[in-house]
Amino acid sequence: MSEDETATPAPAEAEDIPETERFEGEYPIRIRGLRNAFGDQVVHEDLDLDVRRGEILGVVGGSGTGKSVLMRSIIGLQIPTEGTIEVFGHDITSAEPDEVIGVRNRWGVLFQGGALFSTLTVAENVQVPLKQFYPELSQELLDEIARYKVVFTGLPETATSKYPSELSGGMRKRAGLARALAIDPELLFLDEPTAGLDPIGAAKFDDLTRELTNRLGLTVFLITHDLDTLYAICDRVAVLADHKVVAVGTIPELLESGHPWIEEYFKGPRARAAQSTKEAAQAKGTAGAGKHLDNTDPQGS
Ligand SMILES: Nc1ncnc2c1ncn2[C@@H]1O[C@H](COP(=O)(O)OP(=O)(O)OP(=O)(O)O)[C@@H](O)[C@H]1O
Repeated sequence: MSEDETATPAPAEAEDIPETERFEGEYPIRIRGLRNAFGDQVVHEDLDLDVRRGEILGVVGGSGTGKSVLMRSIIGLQIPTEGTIEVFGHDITSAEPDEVIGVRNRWGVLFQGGALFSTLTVAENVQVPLKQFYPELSQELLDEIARYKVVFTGLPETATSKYPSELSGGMRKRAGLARALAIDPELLFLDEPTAGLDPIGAAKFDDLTRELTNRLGLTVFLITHDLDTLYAICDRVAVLADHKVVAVGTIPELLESGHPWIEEYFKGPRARAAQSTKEAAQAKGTAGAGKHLDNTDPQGS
């Protein structure tokens, strides 16, 4: 287990989970010449992207530009028509099934809306990937790990026995995050994690993402429409337009690209408001500046 010592103490037997060697290369994800199409509709054409180890990469683009399809391609749920996608150095588009499993157990995914199984409790949801990849774990250990992950994402321990329908939207996101972190991934995919949250809940979730990323040494691929999230926690941002990644960099770097969508998106009134929020937070040394916050969320905000 890789959580640092300041976190809730890890379950005693958790070291029973076999360790995989951590990826030490510079780019956990490398995509070259990606093409995705549905019939005549081309979504991606000649798309290249490198994701750096340890960064939070925000992925933005207009509606329908293929952000979710890109994420699904990387995690093997969408077979591209052309191109290569290397994850931890393995080309998952041509890898043998065994090789793919060895890569899949090193990432976690928070789908839009949390995508929890409604008939399972939070603890049982968190245990789904554990049972899938580590079927040898005892029920006692599964319960302990689930409890640990739930508390780690700022939920009260009592949430473990609740069903998704008994949770607020913010709590469901945290439960989804607990499940995404269940197998101690190195790579985390977040698809619009703050969608549907009120601004306070969204800011808390951003801070939680930043804090966990720092603590666990994660690399994060984060699809979002939320300008506050981009300004507050993303190290770089990749912009999808015209079927490809038209620019990737820090927000000031993107602003130099001159691409019309980027100009409109990052120079509009909402972007200015997001930047002011970030500057105010930095001045106070609090939320949105990636500093430590109390992320516990008993109210589910
Ligand atoms: N399984 C599918 N079959 C056919 N078309 C699909 C499929 N999945 C996605 N598409 C199409 O691919 C395009 C890109 O979809 P995608 O969901 O990746 O967009 P997005 O950038 O994530 O959009 P949004 O920001 O609105 O969530 C859309 O036009 C969508 O209708």
